[in-house]
Amino acid sequence: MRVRNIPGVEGLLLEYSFFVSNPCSYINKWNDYFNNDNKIHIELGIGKGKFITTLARQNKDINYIGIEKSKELLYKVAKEVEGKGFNNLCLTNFNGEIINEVFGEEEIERIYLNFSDPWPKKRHEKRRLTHGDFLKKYHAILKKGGEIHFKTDSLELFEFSLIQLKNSNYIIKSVSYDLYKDTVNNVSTEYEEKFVKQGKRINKYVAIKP
Ligand SMILES: C[S@@+](CC[C@H](N)C(=O)[O-])C[C@H]1O[C@@H](n2cnc3c(N)ncnc32)[C@H](O)[C@@H]1O
Repeated sequence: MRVRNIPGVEGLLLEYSFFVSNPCSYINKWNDYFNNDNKIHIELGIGKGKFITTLARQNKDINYIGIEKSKELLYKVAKEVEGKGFNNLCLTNFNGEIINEVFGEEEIERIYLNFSDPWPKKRHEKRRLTHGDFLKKYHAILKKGGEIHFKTDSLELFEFSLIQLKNSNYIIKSVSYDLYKDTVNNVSTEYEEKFVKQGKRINKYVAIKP
């Protein structure tokens, strides 16, 4: 997703109380951040944020952390979130590569990966957020029984991701090659809405850390 550079965006983000500028300092202390013992769900690559803000509105007893590597996109989401009175949502800016520096062992209950960049070239496959190297990182931060929920329109990425999953230490809970046929309860994302309008099928897996 291309977004125009916003001068001083870092400073603009700092104005928002729900923006966490120093995520590494909360490692093993995210429940203290939220001041409760509720489960923590994260989304890596929130884009324009519709998915995570919808879930945070629907599920007040779950803490949500929205992660996005683009400060510009995060600023757009922050403007939307401001004044909505969310106590269970924060936004933070880092590259998923360092996820193990931000979250401690077994700190997280669920990870959402929605329409992650497909990185179609073979030489870039390690950048795919569903690559085995990322799955290992997620494994460390997930609680036992914790889940990864992954959606994509890209069949190539989906099949690659399923192979990565089968070679990793997870149990596959569900697989759909046509989410809109198989499920009624689905919260959509901005990318998803675009792809569905184009008539594309949506793929989804749910994997469990045993
Ligand atoms: C294709 S967009 C999808 C956005 C949103 N999830 C949706 O479905 O509408 C992928 C998003 O993930 C973010 N992203 C990609 N790689 C990332 C990484 N390694 N760490 C954090 N965010 C990342 C991108 O900046 C972009 O906003």
